[in-house]
Order: sequence, then C-alpha cells, then structure tokens
Amino acid sequence: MPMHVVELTEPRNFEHSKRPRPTPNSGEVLVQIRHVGICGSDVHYFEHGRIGDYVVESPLILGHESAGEVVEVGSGVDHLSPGDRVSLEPGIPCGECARCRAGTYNLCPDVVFMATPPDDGAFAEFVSWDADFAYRLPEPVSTRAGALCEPLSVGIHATRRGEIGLGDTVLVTGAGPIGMMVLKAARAAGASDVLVSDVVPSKLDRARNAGAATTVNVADEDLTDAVAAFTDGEGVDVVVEASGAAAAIASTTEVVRRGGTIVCIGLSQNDDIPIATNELVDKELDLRGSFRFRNTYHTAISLLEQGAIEVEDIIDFEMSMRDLTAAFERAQEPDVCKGMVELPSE
Ligand SMILES: NC(=O)c1ccc[n+]([C@@H]2O[C@H](COP(=O)([O-])OP(=O)(O)OC[C@H]3O[C@@H](n4cnc5c(N)ncnc54)[C@H](O)[C@@H]3O)[C@@H](O)[C@H]2O)c1
Ligand SMILES: C[C@@H](O)[C@H](N)C(=O)O
Repeated sequence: MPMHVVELTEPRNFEHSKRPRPTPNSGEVLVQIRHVGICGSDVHYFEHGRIGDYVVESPLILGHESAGEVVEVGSGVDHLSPGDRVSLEPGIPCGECARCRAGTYNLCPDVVFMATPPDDGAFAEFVSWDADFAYRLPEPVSTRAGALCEPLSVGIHATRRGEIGLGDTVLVTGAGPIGMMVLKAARAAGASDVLVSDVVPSKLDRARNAGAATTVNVADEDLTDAVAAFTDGEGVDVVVEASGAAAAIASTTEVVRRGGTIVCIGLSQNDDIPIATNELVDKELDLRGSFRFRNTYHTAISLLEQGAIEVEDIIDFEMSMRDLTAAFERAQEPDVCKGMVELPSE
C-alpha cells in the first residue's frame, strides 16, 4: 500500500510523493505520524542541502521531532499496542560499540538518526521504528508535546551535563527552542534563577513568561555587566550556551563564577572562537559539551504528565504537511521559535 511522504530532492525543493507503506520488522512498531516539529537542522538541510559532511545526495525525508499513533506491532513487541500514542526518539544507536556499552549511547558513531543523510525522517504518513525508542504518551500529553520531547531532551541532557540543581543561578544564552527547553529543564531541576540572553525582544518576552528571572538583550546591553549586576559581581553557577553565536560562546568564561561550569550546546559556523584558557585555569572552570541526549524520554514524558514542564508555549504556528514549503519559509522568520507540522489522515 502506498503512503504519502515529502522528500527533499535538492535545496529548497520538496516533492510530495508516494513510497510503499513499511511493514514493521520484529521489535518494531508501525506509527502513523501525527505531529512533527521543524528543527533548525531541518531548515538548514532545506536551504543548503547539507550540514558539514552530511550531504543530501538522494531524496531525503526530513523531520526528527515526531509523535503519532501505533497502528501495528511487529513480533516480540509486548509493551505497545495499536492505538497507543507514542513519541519517537530519533536516534537508534548500534548497541554494541564501546560508547553504547558504556551507556553513553548518544555518542555512538554508528547511530541511525532520523533526517540525517542517508537516514530518512518523519515527514511521512507512517514510520516503522524500533519499539525500544518509541515511548507511550499518557493521556494528558498531546502528540504536539510528544514531538517536542526531542528538543526537551536536548534541554534535559544539558541540564544533567551542567549538574544544575537546587538553588543554582544559571545563564542560558539563546532563547530559541533549545534555549527555551534548557530554561524549562533547569527550572524543573530546581535552579532558582535562570537568566536568558538573546537579540530578539519577542523571544526574551517568551522566556520571561516561561519563568526566566531576568533577560538580557545583548543587542542593547552588555552581558557581563548585566550578569554582574544580577549576581552581585559573583557570576552564575552554570552557563548553558544555546545560541551558537561567537560572541555568546566567547563570553562564557567571563560570566560564570569561580569554580563554575560552562555547558556548550550551540554549534557555530565558525571553528575559531577564542576561549580564554587562562580564565578557565584561574577560575577552575568545567567546560563541557552536550550532544543530543540519552535516557531522557521517560523523564521528559513524566515531567509533561505531571505538568512540571509546559512545552507547547514555544509553538508559534501549526501547518499541514501539505504546505510544508510554506511552513519551512515561515519557520525562518526571526520571531518564530517553533513551527509545528500536522499530518492529516489521508
Ligand atoms: N548539541 C546538540 O545536541 C544540539 C541539538 C540541537 C541544536 N543544537 C544547536 O544549538 C543551537 C540552538 O539551537 P536552536 O534550534 O534553539 O537555534 P535557533 O537559531 O532557533 O536559536 C538561537 C537563538 O540565539 C539567538 N542569538 C543570536 N545571537 C545571540 C547572542 N549573541 N547571544 C544570545 N543569543 C543569541 C538567536 O536570536 C536565536 O533566538 C544551534 O547552534 C543548534 O545548531 C545543538
Ligand atoms: C539533536 C537534534 O535535534 C539535532 N538537530 C541533531 O541532528 O543533532
């Protein structure tokens, strides 16, 4: 039976086409996709046809923030049934390499990751996916929120990497979807004050509405001065860099307190951003990267179920997959944080 998919065939060209509807293998579930969030990396592939060494060389289905409804289960799957709504973790690690065996499966070099060439993503009516990476959504959690478990997972993982906890003061640089998810995860972990910086006023307004203690528009204000004023000159316990902007990355060592921690999530276009290593030594800072996520989906879903975190407030618009090109155009407007795509029943 054919199903409707949208393929990126070359930069800025989506084609609506038909592919055979997959049949779930042993250990897989067939999921009818309901919602897919548009991520910055999807937009980058759409605009440029590549991210670094990952090049779209044959038609690629984008979308890796997805949730839907199980319609069929393969043999050996007993924790999910048709009718269950699920969120799909987009990366399936090999399970055998040293990193997987160490439990750090997000670092598996052989991971199959949705919407990363050559692996297809979720702008498709149906996806057959490893049932171990399909997480049942309890009643109060919508498939929109289920799709956003992916960026929320990035925020939870960064919060864990920064060991953010009770009473911490945190600075998040960048109030895009990832910065917003760090803000939410850090608050849920017990951070008492989360400061957020950006250059877009509406994004800072949203961050304040989501619980930021204060915001800094770095287009008008000096970040170091603003942080010093808020922390009585101490600096913050943890900085989470979620913009990828060179200026934000370079400022991290200045705004963090002595003995504090810097967590870098943002990916920069520039490989030559200076980090003040003398400051790193003198202040005895911990500088850590944070890559994707591991063991975060159960946490994300239970936080959503308990109402401890709200994620749908980052969605600015929802459009049908039939209008995917228009949705990708709109997702690039500077005020937009998250565009959501709905997959109608055909
Ligand atoms: N490490 C990972 O696993 C991972 C996962 C997803 C995304 N990312 C990266 O994280 C970053 C954030 O992702 P996103 O989807 O939220 O991106 P985004 O582009 O939507 O958001 C970035 C935000 O930073 C703001 N900004 C620009 N210059 C700034 C500055 N000097 N100071 C503070 N803010 C500034 C922008 O206005 C924007 O709101 C990107 O670099 C992305 O590639 C990393
Ligand atoms: C983690 C995910 O959101 C990111 N876009 C990536 O491909 O790594």
